[in-house]
Amino acid sequence: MTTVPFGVRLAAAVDARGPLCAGIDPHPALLEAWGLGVDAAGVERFARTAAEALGQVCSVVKPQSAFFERFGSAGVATLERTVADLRAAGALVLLDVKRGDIGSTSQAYADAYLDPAAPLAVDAVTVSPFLGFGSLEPFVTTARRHGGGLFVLARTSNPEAPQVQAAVREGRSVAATVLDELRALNADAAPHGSFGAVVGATIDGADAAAGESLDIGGPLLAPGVGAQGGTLEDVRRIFGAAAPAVLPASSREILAAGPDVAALRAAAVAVGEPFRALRDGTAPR
Ligand SMILES: O=c1ccn([C@@H]2O[C@H](COP(=O)(O)O)[C@@H](O)[C@H]2O)c(=O)[nH]1
Repeated sequence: MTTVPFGVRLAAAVDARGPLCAGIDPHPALLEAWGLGVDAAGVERFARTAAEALGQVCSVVKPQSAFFERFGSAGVATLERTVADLRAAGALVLLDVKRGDIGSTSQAYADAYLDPAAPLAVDAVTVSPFLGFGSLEPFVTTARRHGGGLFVLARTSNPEAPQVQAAVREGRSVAATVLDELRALNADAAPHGSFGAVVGATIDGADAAAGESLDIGGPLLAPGVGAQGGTLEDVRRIFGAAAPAVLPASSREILAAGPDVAALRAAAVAVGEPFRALRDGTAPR
């Protein structure tokens, strides 16, 4: 059987449904706002309602693993069912789990998420390069083998990030080095490479501009839209010519519209539509 690379599958999904990556983050405050318990049963109801709403309209849905893991095996079982619901509805699943370790441990994590035979198999995962980009090699090899994708942290949306990510070594920032490595991984598959970068929709683009080309031949996940303050204008300013590669990511802003399925779906469409226009070059300036 031919394995279709993640980058190719993503491009087709974005053409069909637009670039929005909606998050499923069962925050305690959201569980309460939806009238649910802050417990495993509440997370089950929350996540599967969100999956029912978002799985049919979004190209990519990003469950945040931490909010499931905090309820132990019951939470992880819910995550498995949520992933299955989303994939059955036609969405690509990006599991936000920010893994990264060394050698055989990285391989075990890669197998856990990117081997289609694993209980928690997804289309792509977020990974951390801060043990050295080379430590991600097992993820890269496993993703290539199974047609999976990676989103590597480069310029994250949190205000503490520049302390590490903007640090300069041999004239290159850490983030620039990560982006260089991703460009090299995508070289044979650009513009539909399977190896993406995480670049927040909240960053100071001027800082990042110095030597950090966002033209990596693969997707750019831009979390921070909505609750963290990131806007369409920020995405235009930060990403410039690379805007067509951006997957704007938003969780709380959309989830706050629940628990009504139609309202959740409408919120995702309303948040996503201006970004689809930006990608297509039809957004008003
Ligand atoms: O740089 C990053 C990387 C990941 N995230 C994750 O995205 C969502 C954001 O949720 P909002 O409710 O839209 O703020 C969350 O799961 C983060 O862990 C990020 O925010 N920034």
